[in-house]
Amino acid sequence: MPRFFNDKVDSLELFEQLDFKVNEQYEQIIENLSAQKFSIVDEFFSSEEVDLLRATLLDKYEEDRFKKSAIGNKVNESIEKSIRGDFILWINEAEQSELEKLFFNKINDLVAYLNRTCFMGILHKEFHYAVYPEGTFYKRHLDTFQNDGRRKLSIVCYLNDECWQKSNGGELVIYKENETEEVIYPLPGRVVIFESQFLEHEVKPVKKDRRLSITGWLKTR
Ligand SMILES: O=C(O)CCC(=O)C(=O)O
Ligand SMILES: [Fe+2]
Repeated sequence: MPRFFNDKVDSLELFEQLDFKVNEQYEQIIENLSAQKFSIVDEFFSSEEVDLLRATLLDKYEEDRFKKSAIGNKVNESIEKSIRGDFILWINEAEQSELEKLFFNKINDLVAYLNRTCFMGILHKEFHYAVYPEGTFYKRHLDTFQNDGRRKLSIVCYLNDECWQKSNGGELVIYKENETEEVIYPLPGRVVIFESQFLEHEVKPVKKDRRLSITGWLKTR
């Protein structure tokens, strides 16, 4: 992407140019997204952060604040157990706890980088906690299958603990453009980012324990 300099560049813009620091992790995400429309990032969240986020999720879950997930979006929902069986709680941005702020600071930093370097035009986001109890799954789908074409990137952050085994199931399977499958285990600290409009995916049945995550979407106007 060529950068044009002219004498209209004011000192603030110039300062921003100089201030810009290349972030290797974000560059890797951008490279993956442009090559294959998804990126798997391990240790996006530290194990301390994952422990704290998991504890927060479980507190809210024990308080019975989660509800049966639905098909569609926030506005247009219908419950369909044969398609998905997880329980979710939307995170209200206006009432964030300190920890949720820390979570969103990390997400916002990535968004700012994407907007700045790739002109992605991300203006909104929505995130929810998710619990998949044993036996639940989410059948193959596209995240924009209903009326939300503004969803550009899907982000899933896994909050399982260190004891999570592959044999617990609950893999995320992404159907790549050549129809081969990418099988992704929901390991703690791992974040998966993919293009919501293009990649179908599914969550395989959880065979043991419960599968914990935060899922969200970065949206254009
Ligand atoms: O939890 C995952 O790995 C994916 C969840 C998902 O596909 C969704 O909530 O739309
Ligand atoms: Fe999805």
